[in-house]
Amino acid sequence: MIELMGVNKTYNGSAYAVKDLNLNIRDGEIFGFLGPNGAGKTTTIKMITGILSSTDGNIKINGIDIVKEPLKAKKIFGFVPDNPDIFLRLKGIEYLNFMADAYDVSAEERKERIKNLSERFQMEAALNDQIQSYSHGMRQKIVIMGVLIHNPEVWILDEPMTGLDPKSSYLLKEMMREHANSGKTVFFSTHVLEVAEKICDRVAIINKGKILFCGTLEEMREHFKENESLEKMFLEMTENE
Ligand SMILES: Nc1ncnc2c1ncn2[C@@H]1O[C@H](COP(=O)(O)OP(=O)(O)OP(=O)(O)O)[C@@H](O)[C@H]1O
Repeated sequence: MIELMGVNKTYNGSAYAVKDLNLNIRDGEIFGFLGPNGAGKTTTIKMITGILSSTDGNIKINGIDIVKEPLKAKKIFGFVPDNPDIFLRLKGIEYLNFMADAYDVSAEERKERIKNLSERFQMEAALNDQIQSYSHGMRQKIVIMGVLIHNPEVWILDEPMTGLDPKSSYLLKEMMREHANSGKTVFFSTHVLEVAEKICDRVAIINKGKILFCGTLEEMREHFKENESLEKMFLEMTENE
């Protein structure tokens, strides 16, 4: 579960990047955070994960406040950032072991998870190569694998499908569904309406830092019928794809 209560963010006292954010992302659901470029998605995700501090408001992950108890909160979630260009000089396997060390994953567990994840993502043959030799999609995959190695309860993913080929994208969506079905939480951002439509139980739509809508896809369709400006915004978003 992720809770955002009255969260605001301004960068250097300028205009609000996000304003009065109230969200409750429940256990057992895939929650899509949807909005066009510059809407405030990454800012929000960075605040949830403790990378940025909010200007005001509170954020809790499974009841743990990310500002008051950052270490405890960080053990609960796994975060896939929007830019997978990290630790380029490490080999894939070294990166996975680094992540497993960071989260105290036992030798037995990590062996099993590395095997399982590299098979599923078809990365076995690449694990002994340096990450800098990987394609964008492979980098994205190794980051996802590194995040999942400690089997976090809450998954937070920023634009996770970007750069993935259709097969890997399908696999990730399947894994997100399995995770949510096991009663855990999946929160991800996208600016692609179709991705959200396919896999989300609920979505929030953010634009210019404000939540315009939060609910199920069915409710979203109903809402669209009555709200031309929202539909227009969506058309603009999808046309830009
Ligand atoms: N470091 C920063 N300093 C000042 N303003 C920033 C900074 N980072 C983001 N912003 C501003 O905050 C607003 C929200 O940006 P954010 O990156 O959260 O959007 P986004 O929804 O993730 O966009 P995208 O889909 O393009 O990644 C934008 O107006 C952006 O210009």
